[in-house]
Formats: sequence, C-alpha cells, structure tokens
Amino acid sequence: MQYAKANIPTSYGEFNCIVFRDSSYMEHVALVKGTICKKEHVLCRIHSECLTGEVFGSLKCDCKQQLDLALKTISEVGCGVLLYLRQEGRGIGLGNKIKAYALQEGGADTVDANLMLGLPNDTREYGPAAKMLKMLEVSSIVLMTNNPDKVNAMKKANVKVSQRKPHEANVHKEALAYLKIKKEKMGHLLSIK
Ligand SMILES: Nc1nc2c(ncn2[C@@H]2O[C@H](COP(=O)(O)OP(=O)(O)OP(=O)(O)O)[C@@H](O)[C@H]2O)c(=O)[nH]1
Ligand SMILES: [Zn+2]
Repeated sequence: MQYAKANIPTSYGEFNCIVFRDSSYMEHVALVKGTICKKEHVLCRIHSECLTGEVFGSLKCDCKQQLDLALKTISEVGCGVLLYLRQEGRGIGLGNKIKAYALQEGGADTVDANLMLGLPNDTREYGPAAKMLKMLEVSSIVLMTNNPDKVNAMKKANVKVSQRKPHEANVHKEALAYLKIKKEKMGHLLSIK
C-alpha cells in the first residue's frame, strides 16, 4: 500500500517520492517525474538496492552508475518512474552479499560465490514492482534494463512492457570482470567484450 508521499529535489531535478509498504513493512520506493497515471510507454527503471555501490561508492559493480543514468534519462524526458526495490544483493541481503564478496576475494565469480554459500544466484521478486505500477495506474512501460529475466518477470506479473531500452552506464575498470560474468552467465545484454 501507498504509505507516504513528498517531493524531493535531486541532482536531476525534482521527483515525487512515494513510499510503499508491504505486509512485512518492507519499504519500496517510487520516484516519479511528470504525469504517469493512465499513460502508455512510461519510461521505467526497476532498480535493486545496492548499499555498497550507491552509498559507499564501491567500484565493484555498476549499480550507482545505472541509478544515476536512470534518473538523468527520466529527467531529460520529463516523465517516468524509478522503482527502487529493497532487494539488496540480488535478494540475498547485505550480510550475505558481503560473505559473497569475501568468496570473490578468493577468486569466485559473482554467480559461483552465491552458490558456494548455498544461496540462489538471484532470489529477487518483481511482484512488488508490478503492484506499485498498478497502484500508480501506469498503462505500459518502456523498461530500462539489460536483464532479459527482468523483462520476462514483469510480463509474467501482468505488466505491459512495450519495449526494453538498453541501460548501459559508463563503468570503472574494477567492475569489468563482474559485467562480463553478468553477460556470460546471466545472459545480460551488454556490449562489453
Ligand atoms: N549477491 C550479489 N549481489 C550483487 C553483487 N553485485 C551486485 N549485486 C546486487 O545486484 C543487484 C543489481 O543487479 P544487477 O545484476 O547489477 O542488475 P539487474 O538489476 O539484474 O539488471 P539491470 O536492470 O540491467 O541493471 C543489486 O541488488 C546489487 O546489490 C554480487 O557480487 N553478489
Ligand atoms: Zn552494486
């Protein structure tokens, strides 16, 4: 359910910040620009939380760069929504992600590290994102993502995805190996070689 709403000024202009709470008090966020209600082809980014990258500036991944690119793109178009889902570490949580990072220090890649912990590679659920779009009365979305699984998950959750828009940000050299694994093992549609 929609719990709170206020405008916030950002480096990319003003966004309407809407907090949704689910039954377990998990707070997901929608940052809305312009009028999206009853609109078709709404520019949409469905973004998963990454404390290390987005708050601490870790260079191990491209999350912060993708977040900034999404806000910038929505701002330039003047209309769209960013859904920020509290699914840290592809859903395994912060502590487990750091355990996975420790295994990565020993040579494991991002997929194998999760599996070595006895955890799935990706436990994220997109039902909450679908519910938020329904509550915001968005008719269809142009989804900014490189992840085909995310497109399929949203379609499965009965969201009309009219188009996938590639979402490749400039990344640091420290994240290149991680991106290669996302391309090779997770099927992300990335241009890096
Ligand atoms: N378990 C784990 N999670 C990670 C790792 N690196 C980043 N993440 C998490 O991965 C999530 C982002 O997923 P990505 O695979 O980068 O991208 P995506 O959302 O699937 O696809 P895009 O829409 O193209 O960005 C965030 O929740 C990050 O915290 C890692 O090495 N291990
Ligand atoms: Zn990250």
